[in-house]
This record gives sequence, C-alpha cells and structure tokens, in this order.
Amino acid sequence: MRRAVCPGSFDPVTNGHLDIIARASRLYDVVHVAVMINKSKQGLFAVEERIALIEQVTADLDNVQVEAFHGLLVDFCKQRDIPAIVKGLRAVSDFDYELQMAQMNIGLSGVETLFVPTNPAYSFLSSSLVKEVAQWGGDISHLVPVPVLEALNSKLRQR
Ligand SMILES: O=C(O)c1ccc2[nH]nc(Br)c2c1
Ligand SMILES: O=C(O)c1ccc2[nH]nc(Br)c2c1
Repeated sequence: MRRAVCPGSFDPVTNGHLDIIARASRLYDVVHVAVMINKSKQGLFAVEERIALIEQVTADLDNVQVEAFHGLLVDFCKQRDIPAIVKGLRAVSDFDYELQMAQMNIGLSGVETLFVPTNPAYSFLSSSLVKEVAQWGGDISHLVPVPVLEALNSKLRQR
C-alpha cells in the first residue's frame, strides 16, 4: 500500500487544503491527514473539531484517514510506514521554509516530501486569512467548504 501524509494545523480546513488532499488521494493508496496538536498555540477550533470538519469534507474520498498527532512528523510517518509527505506550494515564498523542513525530514528519517503546486485560485489562501476576514464579516463562502463556513459563522457568533 503506497501511503502519504498531508500534515497541517487545518484551523480550519480550506478549499486550498481540500484541493491538495484530493489530488494526493488520486496519487496514493492511502492519504493520512495529520492534524498537528500545538499546545503552545490556542487555535480557533479544537483539534477534535478540525478533525471532524476534515472528515466531513473528505467523506467522498474513501482512501483518506484523518487523525491528530503531536511531536515529530517523521515519527508519525515511521509509526505508520508512510514514506512520503505531500504538501501544497502556494507561491515561491512558501518554498524557502518548506525546503528547509523537507531537508530536515529526509535527514532525520529518509521520509521524502513531494510538493503539489496549489490551484492558482487558492494561492493567496490560508486558514489565518480566512479567519481574519470572516471575523470582520467578510464573505469567505467561496474559500471554504460549506460545513466549515457554517462552523466558522457559529464559532464567531459565540465570541
Ligand atoms: O494547515 C496548515 O497549517 C497547512 C500548512 C501548509 C500546508 N501545505 N499543504 C497543506 Br494541505 C498545508 C496545510
Ligand atoms: O492554510 C495555510 O496556512 C496554508 C499554508 C501553506 C500552504 N501551502 N499549500 C497550502 Br493548501 C497551504 C495552506
């Protein structure tokens, strides 16, 4: 079974993320979406909420599995026999950091990183920008899946 992991914080999952995950699911037998637990950074959505949203929006992709992880991504990969990391690249500005991480990861464990050029329609997109615009009442309905839009609206109404 050829496995890959798509790591991220997915706080929340956007159309850009979903595009990468769907394309990876067409290239690999199993795609593990790994939601990073970051104790030092309180996200808008709890990890469980992020996982539930990703599961909801990838329900039509039967080879996608979603789970949380903390610690080193390469350890997550080793424990699950995953030889490849798949990440989206939005712009040249992403590449510096991603190259550094990829070189660190292959040095640590031999896990390769494959980069997928994001759909140009989403090259400006990030979870943080979506949250920023949504909290000021901006229309982000074309940037996130419907369940995420609904979750964002109710989360921001609670504030
Ligand atoms: O959610 C994130 O933090 C995040 C970051 C960087 C990313 N590259 N590709 C994907 Br999918 C991705 C997700
Ligand atoms: O949402 C983010 O923060 C984020 C960052 C970096 C990213 N690269 N490719 C994708 Br899709 C992506 C998403």
